[in-house]
Amino acid sequence: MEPLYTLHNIEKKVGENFLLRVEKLELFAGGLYSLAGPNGAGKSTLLNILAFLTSPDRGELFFAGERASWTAGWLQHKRQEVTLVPQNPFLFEGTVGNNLAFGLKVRGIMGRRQRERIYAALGTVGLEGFEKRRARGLSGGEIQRVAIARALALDPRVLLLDEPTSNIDSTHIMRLEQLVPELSRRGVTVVMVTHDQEQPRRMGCSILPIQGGVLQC
Ligand SMILES: Nc1ncnc2c1ncn2[C@@H]1O[C@H](COP(=O)(O)OP(=O)(O)OP(=O)(O)O)[C@@H](O)[C@H]1O
Repeated sequence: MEPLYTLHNIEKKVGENFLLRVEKLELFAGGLYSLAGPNGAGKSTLLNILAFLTSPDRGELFFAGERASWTAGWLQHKRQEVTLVPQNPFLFEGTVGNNLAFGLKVRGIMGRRQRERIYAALGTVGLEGFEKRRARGLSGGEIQRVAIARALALDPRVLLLDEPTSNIDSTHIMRLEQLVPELSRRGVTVVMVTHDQEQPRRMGCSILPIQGGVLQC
């Protein structure tokens, strides 16, 4: 099987002192991966490259057999296939439903289909009935779960999760630990960052160790 992502000799300088280096990385469709490393290792930087939000300074990235060109047209298309849930997700003012609807509208999903997707995604993260709640009044854990629901509603080909359970209570962590492997079984490629050393094992993730900006595989 051909990899979904292939990275070769990638380098990305961040600030004055940090250099991310990925000699070779292959990620396969439906794979479940955990990026593991200490604070400042470069995990979020690598996720941003995989999400096509940051372009590398050097090296090559292939996605679905196509070389990333990083041009505006290419990015617009590819960013619709990949969804990143950042460490500190931003919800805009308005309702939870509005927040979930935004990306669906961009993809032309409107009306009943849109409502069904929003309903299902909120249900998946245990936030049934939250559509009309104001986003600004939510707790940290609820914000994180809305952000995950917002990503799920888009039905992405690749889901990138940056510490998705850092604010979530144990009941909902268990739920997410069941959901994410299920998504990968359905063919979604998932890369997640976690500081819980046991979580990748519980979820059956392949570990991608990273230290001092260097991916060790
Ligand atoms: N905007 C920036 N300007 C300067 N340095 C930055 C910037 N963003 C990140 N860095 C530095 O780049 C390095 C890698 O950061 P990154 O966020 O990728 O690490 P991480 O492994 O995700 O860390 P954490 O586990 O703390 O979230 C860190 O040393 C960080 O201080």
